Amino acid sequence: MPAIKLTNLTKTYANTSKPAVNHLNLEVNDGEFLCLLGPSGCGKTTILRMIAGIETISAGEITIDNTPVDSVEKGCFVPPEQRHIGLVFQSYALWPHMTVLENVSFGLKIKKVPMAEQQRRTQDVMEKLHIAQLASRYPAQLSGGQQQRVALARMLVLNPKVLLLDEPLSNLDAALRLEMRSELRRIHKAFGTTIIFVSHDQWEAMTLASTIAVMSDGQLQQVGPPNEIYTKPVNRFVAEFIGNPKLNLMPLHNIQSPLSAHLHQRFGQLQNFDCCAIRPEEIILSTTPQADALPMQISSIIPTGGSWIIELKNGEDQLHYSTQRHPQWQTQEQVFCQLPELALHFFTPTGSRQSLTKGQC
Ligand SMILES: Nc1ncnc2c1ncn2[C@@H]1O[C@H](COP(=O)(O)OP(=O)(O)OP(=O)(O)O)[C@@H](O)[C@H]1O
Repeated sequence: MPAIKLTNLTKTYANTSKPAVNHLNLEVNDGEFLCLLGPSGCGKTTILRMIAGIETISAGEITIDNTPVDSVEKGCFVPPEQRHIGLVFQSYALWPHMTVLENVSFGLKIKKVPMAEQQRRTQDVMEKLHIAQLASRYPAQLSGGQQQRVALARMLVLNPKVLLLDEPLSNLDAALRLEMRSELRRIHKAFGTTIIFVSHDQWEAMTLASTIAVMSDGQLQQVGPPNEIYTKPVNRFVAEFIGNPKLNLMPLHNIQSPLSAHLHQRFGQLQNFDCCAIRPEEIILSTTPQADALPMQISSIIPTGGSWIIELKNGEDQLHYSTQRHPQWQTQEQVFCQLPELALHFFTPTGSRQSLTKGQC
């Protein structure tokens, strides 16, 4: 049974004509850590706000544990406080005049939970988040990462069925972000909470989530485990959005292009396809000619700290190759470039990825 089910979910804000979220269907299973990933303005926050109940829906339905909480057809709307959902925003304002302990226990106090239980639950969650030793401090006396953990504790103490996190790490510096990522993974393991996490940082999504839902322009593009999204993108948008350095795109119908000629020579008629792509780490480079290898010249070698990006040129064609091994080549040197068939992605003019012979991958 999915913890959350979104069916044909649509949101069109007042005074706008284009839906911010458009006929979205998504199931989030109990205990899943799902990341909504997509460029700015694609509708990620709007989805979280609708699940939390702080934004109404325009069409479709949201169910939590099989119970509709917002449905246009059924005319029902469950208010946010009855949805048992915790929402942590990018700016996680803590109560500045309350200590950490008071901040964390505040929600239980409001709910009139008996004092002994309040104390037990507050202590338990503070220990799990490693902030028990900070109990008597005020927010101004905490680091960004510690404040972040207090904000999470404040939500987790209420035992939410679902935790919604809207870019909660975006205010942190790189080192803290890394620390908080492992913290979030640990929290997810310790509490088993269903988490929906919004990010536009693909690296964050790939390293944290058990499932990624890629969005573009209010529409869901693909849902799956991170590795599947990376290796089997359903379309060109997903393929290009995921991956750093970016996917190499090779035009197939440019008579000036040696790459295009090379691919036609190997694969014959490619009139159904618009372009072909390969990830930078999938290219095989060698200094000696190989079967099915294309000569290219190294135009630059860029160290990126622990890995290298090598720019390759042949006429107007350009490819990026990436490696974690110290490159043995020099700039201007000629190398031979193999593009393994299994690593190639072929895209139709509408952008969907298809195999050469068997239709949709
Ligand atoms: N209250 C509102 N009224 C009208 N339009 C809105 C409102 N809130 C958001 N939008 C529009 O809806 C679209 C989706 O916005 P949303 O904030 O959900 O995107 P997002 O993917 O979370 O973006 P970001 O990554 O920048 O936070 C955008 O075009 C935005 O301008």
